[in-house]
Amino acid sequence: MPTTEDKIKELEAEYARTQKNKQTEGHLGLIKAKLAKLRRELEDQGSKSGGGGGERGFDVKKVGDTRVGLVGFPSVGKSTLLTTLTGTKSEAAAYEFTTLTAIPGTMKYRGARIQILDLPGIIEGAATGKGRGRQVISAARTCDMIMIVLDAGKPVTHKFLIERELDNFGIRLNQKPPDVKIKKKERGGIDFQWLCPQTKGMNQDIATRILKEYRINCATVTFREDVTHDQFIDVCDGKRTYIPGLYVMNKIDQLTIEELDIIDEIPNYVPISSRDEWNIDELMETIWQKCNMLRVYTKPKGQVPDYDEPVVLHADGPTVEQFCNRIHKSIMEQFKYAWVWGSSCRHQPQKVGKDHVLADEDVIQVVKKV
Ligand SMILES: Nc1nc2c(ncn2[C@@H]2O[C@H](COP(=O)(O)OP(=O)(O)OP(=O)(O)O)[C@@H](O)[C@H]2O)c(=O)[nH]1
Ligand SMILES: [K+]
Ligand SMILES: [Mg+2]
Repeated sequence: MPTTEDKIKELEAEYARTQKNKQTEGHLGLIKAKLAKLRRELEDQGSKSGGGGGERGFDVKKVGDTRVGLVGFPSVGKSTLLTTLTGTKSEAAAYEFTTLTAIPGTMKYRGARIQILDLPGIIEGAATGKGRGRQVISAARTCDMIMIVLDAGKPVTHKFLIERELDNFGIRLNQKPPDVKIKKKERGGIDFQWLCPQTKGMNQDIATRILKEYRINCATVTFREDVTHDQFIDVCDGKRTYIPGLYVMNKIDQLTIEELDIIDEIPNYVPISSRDEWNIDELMETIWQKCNMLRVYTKPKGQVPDYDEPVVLHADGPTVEQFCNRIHKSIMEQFKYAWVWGSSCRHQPQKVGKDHVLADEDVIQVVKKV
């Protein structure tokens, strides 16, 4: 019997040899849906108890305010970078696969503790089970941000290869979940609500076929965004992980000035030398921004704010409620209102409710019910 891996290979080959045009669009969409389903099967097999050979993530406790994973081909300098950023020693050497497990370190920046996870190198085909790839990808999924580490001396295509490995296993870098909702129902077939013109090949026919592939036969499907087949498949799958990603171009000490100038122009790229510690400050600042972090200082009643120990949040527009939950789950039960000082307020201080959106360096004092 063909294994899931065999079926994936076969479909990938069929996809590759099918001409891409308007007539074949629907067929291609369906192949993609089938592929996505098989990859999901592989993933689910891998995450089941034991995973038949330790294919779950590495067992590293999540500590600190946020977690950043280092992903890349072997010997691009991930371990050297971990040591540079955190001071934690992770063995680095000129041979491939020096690192065999996840090594955590903590980088302190602006009062935040950022856990950096050094991971084994991955190779092409990692997602379909080569090397420790599946385990590395499982670990990457637990991160709040992924740093793709590239070797400046290697072809730029490596970037796409790594992205494809992550993508094949459901990790979407720098993307937002598509604004398409599938509401399943008991009977009545599929109703479509097209609230946005579709220009990327999505239509009722192909959408229905993709839904069938996922055994969704009765549902209301609402499109609020112009989406591709792939994005719609992601919605059907329902278990994609959307993570911010940052590209780090390491070993720039080996480039010429002219080559450096070119790299400097590419958005989302931070050129560094982890060996010679070049441009590490910019990298730290970019990590901070990519993680979408902000600091909130607490102020006990009648005392000055505690500026040494900010509460660090990473979310788009975090609310007072999210702040409270970050400190302790029980706080919201006693929450009455809060005083907030800072740029999120019109008055200093301002009395706010739990839905107030906080800004970087706000000061907050929570008033509890008596
Ligand atoms: N020239 C130069 N060499 C570097 C730099 N960073 C790392 N290296 C060298 O590259 C080699 C590999 O470094 P590692 O840190 O072991 O790379 P890795 O990505 O952790 O490798 P694996 O764990 O095997 O996947 C070592 O010989 C490092 O000294 C750099 O910025 N410049
Ligand atoms: K190495
Ligand atoms: Mg290493």
